Amino acid sequence: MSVTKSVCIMGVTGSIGKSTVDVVRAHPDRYRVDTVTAHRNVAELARMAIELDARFAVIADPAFFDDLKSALSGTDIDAGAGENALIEAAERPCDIVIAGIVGAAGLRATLAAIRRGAIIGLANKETLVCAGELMMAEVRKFGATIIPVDSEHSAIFQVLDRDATDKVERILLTASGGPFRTWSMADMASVSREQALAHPNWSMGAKISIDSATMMNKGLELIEAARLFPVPEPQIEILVHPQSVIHSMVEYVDGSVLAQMGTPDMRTPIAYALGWPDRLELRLPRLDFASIGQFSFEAPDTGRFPAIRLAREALRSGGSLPIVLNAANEVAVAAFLAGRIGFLDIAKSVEHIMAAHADEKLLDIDHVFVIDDIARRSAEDLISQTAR
Ligand SMILES: NC(=O)C1=CN([C@@H]2O[C@H](COP(=O)(O)OP(=O)(O)OC[C@H]3O[C@@H](n4cnc5c(N)ncnc54)[C@H](OP(=O)(O)O)[C@@H]3O)[C@@H](O)[C@H]2O)C=CC1
Ligand SMILES: CC(=O)[C@@H](O)[C@H](O)COP(=O)(O)O
Ligand SMILES: [Mn+2]
Repeated sequence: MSVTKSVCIMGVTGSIGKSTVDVVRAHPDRYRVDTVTAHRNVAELARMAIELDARFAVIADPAFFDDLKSALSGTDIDAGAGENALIEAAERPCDIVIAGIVGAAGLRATLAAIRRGAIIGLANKETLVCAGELMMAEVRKFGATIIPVDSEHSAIFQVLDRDATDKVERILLTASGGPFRTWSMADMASVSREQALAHPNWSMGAKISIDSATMMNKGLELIEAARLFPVPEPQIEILVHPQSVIHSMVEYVDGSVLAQMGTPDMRTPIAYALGWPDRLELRLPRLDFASIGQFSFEAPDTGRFPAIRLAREALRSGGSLPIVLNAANEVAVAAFLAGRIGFLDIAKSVEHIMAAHADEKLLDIDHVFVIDDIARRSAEDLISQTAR
């Protein structure tokens, strides 16, 4: 007989959050949602908290606290607001925390969960990009467990022999190539927000969809993989696989290549993280290899997609540059989504802000926030000067 586990879903109103709710709902005997959080979508947060019979609901933007309290009045769900309440949510003794906040905004809460030794299903890759080494040191210190939710990292986690990481020759991190995989620079210069949001295979939140279109997502994932797995950076290769069926592969010294495959549906890696070390039954459509017909592969084009090159440079710096890459990218993606800059300006802005930064050795988490803040302000200034 299985024991019911309590779940904290950070970012419940988002794409990862909603997929997590779907998986939890498919296993009501095994999971109970204790805590849910969102940023500003207070109506949806309250609706989901009530429907899931949660104990604690947190809205990150304190301006919505009164709205949350009134939406939850008459229930016995506690309401919280602001950064401290997010941390309180992460510190509750839930059996598993799904880190589904987007951006570096998720860092403090994820760190709070790590410091209570939690099991964390980590989707929020930006936190590992910004503070991965410091976070992994805290993971070791506090005995926390990180199960990657990002599809590629879940794949690698599933096929990596953790007792023989010295026998790994390469990690092959697969990329769809995004909606503009075959487009010229001239055509990419004038793409619309809607075109950039239309990922060919995955249904995701806006920020990661734009990251996939610039291929910055793969750059962030390269850094994420280097933080999560003890495999040196030159041995992590990016491979374009437009079908998004092979979610990544690990090649060993004997030439064997182990791949994890599945339909492009985030409920599969989320279920893996929730169920780990067990596997949950998930009644989703299965891969139909005969109708897929063919898999194809290409080398990434870092000329048209410079974000991959920038991320590798940032990773190689060994210090603060990944924080700058991430912060400038978050600001530039928001500016593109707001119609302030063009699509190609996203990577150009990141490159410009990175070039102006002298890499520093990271001292502690507060240092991460200082660099993040400076980089965001520089990116804002740059975009304000160049905005169309
Ligand atoms: N979507 C996907 O399939 C995948 C996502 N990921 C990663 O997972 C993370 C979440 O992505 P996704 O679900 O697509 O994103 P969404 O934009 O769909 O959802 C983001 C969630 O985070 C909340 N949020 C946003 N800003 C803040 C903030 N400043 N403080 C607290 N909460 C905040 C949002 O609340 P509100 O609704 O109120 O704005 C929402 O609940 C990202 O790091 C992404 O890279 C990784 C692999 C796949
Ligand atoms: C579902 C997931 O994990 C995304 O990160 C996905 O990988 C995005 O697709 P790209 O390969 O186009 O970046
Ligand atoms: Mn991914």
